[in-house]
Amino acid sequence: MADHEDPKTGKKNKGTSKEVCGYPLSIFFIVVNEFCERFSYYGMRAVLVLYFKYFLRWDDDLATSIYHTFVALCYLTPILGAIVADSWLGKFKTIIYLSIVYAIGQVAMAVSAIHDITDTDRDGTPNNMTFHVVLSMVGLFLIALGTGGIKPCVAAFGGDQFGDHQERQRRTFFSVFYLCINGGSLLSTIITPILRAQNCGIYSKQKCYSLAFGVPAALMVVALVVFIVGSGMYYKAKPEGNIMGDVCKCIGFAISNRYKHRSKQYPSREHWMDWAEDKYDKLLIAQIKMVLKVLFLYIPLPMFWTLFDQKGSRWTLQATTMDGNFGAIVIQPDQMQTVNPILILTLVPIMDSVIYPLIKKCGLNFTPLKRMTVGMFLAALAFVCAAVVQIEIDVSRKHLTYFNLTQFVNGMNKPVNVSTSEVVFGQIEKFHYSNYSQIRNGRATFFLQSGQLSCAFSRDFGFGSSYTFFIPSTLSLGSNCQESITGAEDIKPNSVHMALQVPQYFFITAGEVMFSVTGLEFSYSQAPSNMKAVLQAGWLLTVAIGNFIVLIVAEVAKLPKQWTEYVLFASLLLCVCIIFSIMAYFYTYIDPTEIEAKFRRNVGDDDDDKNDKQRKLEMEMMKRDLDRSDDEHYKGKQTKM
Ligand SMILES: C[C@H](N)C(=O)N[C@@H](CCCCN)C(=O)O
Repeated sequence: MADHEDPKTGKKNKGTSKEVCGYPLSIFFIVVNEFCERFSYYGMRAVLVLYFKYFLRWDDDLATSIYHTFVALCYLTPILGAIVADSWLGKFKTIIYLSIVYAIGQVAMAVSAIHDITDTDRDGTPNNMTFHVVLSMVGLFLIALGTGGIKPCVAAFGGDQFGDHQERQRRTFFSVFYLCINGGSLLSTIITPILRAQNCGIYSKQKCYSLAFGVPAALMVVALVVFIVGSGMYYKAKPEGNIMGDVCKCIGFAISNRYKHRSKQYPSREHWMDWAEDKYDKLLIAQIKMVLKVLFLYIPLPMFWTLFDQKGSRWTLQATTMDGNFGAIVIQPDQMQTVNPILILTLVPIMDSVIYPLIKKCGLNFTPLKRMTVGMFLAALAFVCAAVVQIEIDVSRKHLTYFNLTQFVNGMNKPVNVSTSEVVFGQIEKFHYSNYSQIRNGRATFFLQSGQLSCAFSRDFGFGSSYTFFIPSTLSLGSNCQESITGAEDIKPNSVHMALQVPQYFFITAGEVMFSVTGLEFSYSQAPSNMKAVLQAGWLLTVAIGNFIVLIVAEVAKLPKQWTEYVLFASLLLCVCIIFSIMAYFYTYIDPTEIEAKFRRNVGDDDDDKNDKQRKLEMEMMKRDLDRSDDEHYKGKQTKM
């Protein structure tokens, strides 16, 4: 579809999509697609660490490492997606193809979690674990490729649907887009843990990870279908060329040219990028300088994500050792992650409409970089809270599971069958005991059957408790099992309540609002018009590096106590926060549009009768605007930190 120019205003109106209340109808499909895709991603991610631990039977460290490797991959692939979209397929086709890859990955995960496939002896546990591990790793790789690849395309594709006369609507679209991300995440982190906690299976009942992965897979198919249905209405911009490649080539040329002219006989240039002037356009060089300034500022940022993304790993594992009984409802450990999107949906409007205006009213200039610094500080504080909670847990208990384990000792002179509505203990021979089996939290009823004898008894189970029940030799037809069967508490239930995790979730989410939401906006505002995607990819790369840092620190430090690891992460972020605040102090905000316009105007002046000397002088002045942070020319517009 071509751009249509409004004859009165001369502004571009993209596409022929119908408008509803001033919005192109096509964005409805993009917003629904994002909601379903984020549901799919966060739903799968919510139960992932528990799948590793309880289905694949990995230990906490391996589960955490693979979890963060996966998240890191998800944020490395946006670069790939951006390159493919910009230089080859265009955003529309890239989204379609990579969404198919993504959906296949989700289906592979769901299949990998069906224990019956390899449960040849039908005892409820897979017999060929290699099959499940390999299939789930292939699935995760495809998901990372898909979700990361489409990440830089979908939001930008949505932005493309608006014409120049729809600036206000485009801004609203981005807000709604962010709400959809968190709406999808909120719903899925409530639903998938509930599905996981169900028992399912053909031959034997086990926790239903296949359903918990299957529903996100279905949602990804829905996301793809919705996106395709909107196909006829989209404005599809042609690929603009590989801007990331051009940037790399230009930087490479500047470095090699500088090296070639290293001898003192060549006059030095104001900025090392100026060495690219012999071959590249001055505007491109100026734009790269703007990008490099921001990228330099990104160096400390990965540390924030190192802490932030541990919500899904260490914090979820921490919740498995806590009591999730909230009276009317019982919260699953992985459902605690729901607190994040709930707080996001409440905090973003509060910050925007109350806190920030209030700070402004007090005469304080709370600039984006100051907000990001405070965000980092809050994340460090969240980890101090996590450490305190961990100490509390360590003091109160000595085991590390949230399941209730139960075993029976048969004191009778004949075999007995024991079962609940969900778990079969099987036949226990005379004077023998059963294996431990997992029982749901809350009240469970056990059915005993031995020849003519048939009775039932019920008990309440707290999170993480373990019991041994004794079936007395005196049990006979007509006995009251509720009274006759006695139980010994091997391990006390978890006593530290999951509600204690709320403060750490509050601080990390308040940190996210200040850091992530502001950082995205900052990256967009400081990027030259044609390099916004480059900076977005750079921003997402900080998330990937942050997740690799979790692996490195956890591996190198190998701290025996979990709380000490939390304190270590908090201290590291605090140090990084101080370094970032110093770097931010020396950063000068720029207006890329204004700088670009000046360069363009100057090129236009070529046709005028301006003499070369004058033009050169102006060019030099603009370069200085970029190179020197204390430049007088922009002082009115620019603010420090
Ligand atoms: C759900 C979460 N609060 C959120 O808003 N996530 C965003 C940004 C993620 C940044 C790196 N973890 C999303 O796009 O999913």
